Amino acid sequence: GGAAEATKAAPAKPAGPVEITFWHAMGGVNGEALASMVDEFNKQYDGKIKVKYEFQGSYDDEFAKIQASGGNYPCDIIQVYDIGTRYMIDSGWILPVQEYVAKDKYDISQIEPNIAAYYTVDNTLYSMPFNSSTPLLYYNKTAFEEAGITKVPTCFEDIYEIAEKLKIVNPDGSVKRYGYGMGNYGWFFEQWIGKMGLHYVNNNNGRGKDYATAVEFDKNGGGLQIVKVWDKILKEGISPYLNMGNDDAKAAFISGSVCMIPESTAALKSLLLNVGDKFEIGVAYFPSINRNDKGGVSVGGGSLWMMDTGKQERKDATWEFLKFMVSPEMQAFWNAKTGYFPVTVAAAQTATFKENIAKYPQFQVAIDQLHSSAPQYSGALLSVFSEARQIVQNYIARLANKEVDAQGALNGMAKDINKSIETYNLVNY
Ligand SMILES: O=P(O)(O)OC[C@H](O)CO
Repeated sequence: GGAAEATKAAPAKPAGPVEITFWHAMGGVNGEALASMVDEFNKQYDGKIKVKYEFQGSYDDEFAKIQASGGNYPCDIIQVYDIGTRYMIDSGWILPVQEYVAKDKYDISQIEPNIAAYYTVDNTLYSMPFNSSTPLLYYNKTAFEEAGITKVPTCFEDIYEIAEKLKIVNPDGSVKRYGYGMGNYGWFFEQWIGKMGLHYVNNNNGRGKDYATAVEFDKNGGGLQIVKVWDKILKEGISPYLNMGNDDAKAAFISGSVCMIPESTAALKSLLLNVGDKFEIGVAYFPSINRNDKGGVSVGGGSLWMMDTGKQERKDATWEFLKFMVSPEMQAFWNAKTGYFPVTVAAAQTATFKENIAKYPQFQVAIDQLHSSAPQYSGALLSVFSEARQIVQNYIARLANKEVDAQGALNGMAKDINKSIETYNLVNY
């Protein structure tokens, strides 16, 4: 009969679609946008590939899980934050996407050069850029206008001056509204080093011939200046309380009790949605520590890594998925729904992008800032970067608690991070 014959004649195909698992760390609005992109992929590849996405919590949580997996491949694709790059390369668990770029003759010039530069090590593109960000300064434009402030701050001197004008103190001395607020977030520390044109670690910021063996921010003067700014903000009551988390700072901004916050481009859409018409959101470049700092911001956010599972079919399917996620249409959608850059240059030509930017010019500021930052500020590579960020935050917290002074905090950071680099290098290199 026909059916039996057809079965016999059919090539040895798998029974169903190739299933691959995608670990990600996007919550809230950004998580919803990501989910709908994956759903769209699954629809287009119906019967051929099925991507199962699994939210793993924060970047830190997710990263700790993949570290703990010890190469057991719990997923085919993993989204990892910027600072996990060196670790992922060292792990031996991943396949550089460069292999597929070459095999598929994929035109890499489609990716924003600054963004590709971050994930390119030894002329090899290791992961697929996907959710790229930089830090910005968000401000309450309505409050600025009401206070007659027309200047947009570009450095901390400006911030101090403007914050003072925006601060409202109740008759009992308590503060009703702060001009500025800042979460204890090590990412900002990293970014300010770059903004000063300095390096976080030695050996060309970990991008030289040799691996980083120590931090450099304690020797180049950059770290101390940053810690001193943090210290001043605390001592002079410029920010509500120093040891608040980044999410607390965002909540305070949304409520109107803080008028300016540094935060990622990744928060743009969710801030716009949360603030609604309570006030107008202004967006400016990430402020520099000193007025004349001549550096740039570096690419933050995350990228997508292909795990080297040894399963050819699943790796091929992963590559199809990666290409889809960075296609111009998908990146325009992703940008408009989140605030992350479109990592693909051609996304700017899509109607989705053009309509969004016409409606919300704030999205353009982030893109301009990225373009005005040279790839040389593409940020440090450090195996223990995740731990290093935590150490920086620990000492900022201790500074807030007055357990250490600025110099003490800086010395502590450098000492603890150097120790952890040393231990890692001994074991791994
Ligand atoms: O909040 P994101 O995604 O912009 O990421 C910020 C930092 O780069 C994470 O390390």
